[in-house]
Amino acid sequence: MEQEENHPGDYLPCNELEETPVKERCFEQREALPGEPCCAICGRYGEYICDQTDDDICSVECKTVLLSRLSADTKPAVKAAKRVNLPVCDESVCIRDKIFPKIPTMHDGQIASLRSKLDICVNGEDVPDPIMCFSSSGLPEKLVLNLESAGYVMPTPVQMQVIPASICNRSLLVSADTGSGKTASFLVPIIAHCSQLRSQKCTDKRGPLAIILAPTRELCLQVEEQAKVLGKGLPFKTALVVGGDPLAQQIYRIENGIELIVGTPGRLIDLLMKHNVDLSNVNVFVLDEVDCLLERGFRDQAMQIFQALSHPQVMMFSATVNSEVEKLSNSLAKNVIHISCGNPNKPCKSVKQVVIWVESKQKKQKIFEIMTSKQHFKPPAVVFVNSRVGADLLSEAITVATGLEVVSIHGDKTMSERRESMRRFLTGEVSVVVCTGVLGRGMDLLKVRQVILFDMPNSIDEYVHQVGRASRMGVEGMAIVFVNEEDRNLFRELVQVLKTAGAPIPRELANSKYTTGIPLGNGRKRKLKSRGHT
Ligand SMILES: Nc1ncnc2c1ncn2[C@@H]1O[C@H](COP(=O)(O)OP(=O)(O)OP(=O)(O)O)[C@@H](O)[C@H]1O
Repeated sequence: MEQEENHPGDYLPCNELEETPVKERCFEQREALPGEPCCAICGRYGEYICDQTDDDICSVECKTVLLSRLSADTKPAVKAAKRVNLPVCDESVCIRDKIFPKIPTMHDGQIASLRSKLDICVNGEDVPDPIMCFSSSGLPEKLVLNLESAGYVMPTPVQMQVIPASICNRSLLVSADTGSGKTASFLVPIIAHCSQLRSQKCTDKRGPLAIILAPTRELCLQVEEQAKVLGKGLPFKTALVVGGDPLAQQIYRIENGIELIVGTPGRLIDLLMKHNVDLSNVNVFVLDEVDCLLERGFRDQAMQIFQALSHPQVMMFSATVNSEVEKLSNSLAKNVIHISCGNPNKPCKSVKQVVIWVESKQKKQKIFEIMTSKQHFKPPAVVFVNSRVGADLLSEAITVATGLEVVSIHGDKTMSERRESMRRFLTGEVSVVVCTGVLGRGMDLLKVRQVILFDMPNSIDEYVHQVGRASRMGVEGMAIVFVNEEDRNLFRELVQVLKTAGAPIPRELANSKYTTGIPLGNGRKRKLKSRGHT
């Protein structure tokens, strides 16, 4: 996938911090973009945090209004929370043990049958039992209410197993289908942990307690947004650390006290090198899309950040996990529990894969035909291509040929262009987005039911992720995939994937010399028929 974070344009001059004066007046502040914090008074961009109340605010003016409103409030003072004295040893573990009561136990047979019904496989020592619901899991009441408000009535299978294991402070490697709820499975325990720690331990300075790394800016934005929704009303603040946004604002936010940093590796390293952030209290480290983050290009940066932490709990997630990632994960933490749910490493079952053999020169015509057919075009749709230039050219060509409004998103666009295009797509202003791999992983494009792989990605793992954008939480979707001889490197794996899913295989693909000799399910080679009848 596109690894944009090493792009030179992401880096800002070191003196940026000094050059940005604090905004005095509300009107000097710009409007908040989707996903950004909003001022508690006027709704503009909440660039700062009010040090007395922890609310997001846009300027000194709004802070003054906020404080004057609070002092006018006649509510009786809330009795200060009783301070708990903790032993000097591992505080976080002590707190977790105190706060999370033991989950009512099931006997071994019941647990095994529950796991097998839900397609949960676990591997490791003393794996905690799955939970059945959020409310009986010892989570803070406010967090359970936030989950309910977000429509999370029941935990998904991955959440059932990951939340209790994480609460028990275990390091995890989790592989589960695209769209199965992995994000909340790490956010819920992080929010519970951070907010409990803060409400019991009254420190003046609020340094980060957890870090989540993800490979793209859009994914970080989405994860941070979800963290805010689930952590609302709790002593839990977040900082987004991604390229393209001013570094100074990110530093300012961290300095004013946060619990969680969500960021891309490149920008986070940049920030840590230019600014002294106290990481000594970070005891949870999440690698979302771990296989991508441990690939060349990101691995060194991810490891550098990991090495700056002191023995954190490490939680790693992806829909595709291979043996190399498994090996690496065991080197990052001791006693790692491996959890797999559903059908990992394969496209999610709820996406119908329709593979069409199309020669490269015919691809544009084919996509125009699809997009002008009432029967075949099911907007909103995401179209994946392999190059940044290609994304721009194709989006323009679709508009010209079909009259549809289309946006393109890729690593050469500025962050504000990317935000604006995402906003237009997510709000339904435009019905098609043409993008590179930057939207291929992790993006929760809720209304999208159709993706078109105009270009095959360069690995089957990326294929699994891109196809997965067509379905969330088991809702049916469709992936239309263009292939031709140029994709021959993936033929064998693609045919396997299609066979497993029971999807039709185009004749040219099935008959290709690059497809022969595919092992059958039982590991034997396919029998070759006599010449001319393969
Ligand atoms: N317990 C739940 N109840 C209802 N909806 C949920 C629940 N958990 C998650 N969701 C919703 O399911 C959708 C998919 O979740 P999420 O994006 O976390 O999937 P994922 O497993 O991370 O997928 P991917 O591998 O594609 O990143 C989201 O819209 C999320 O809000």
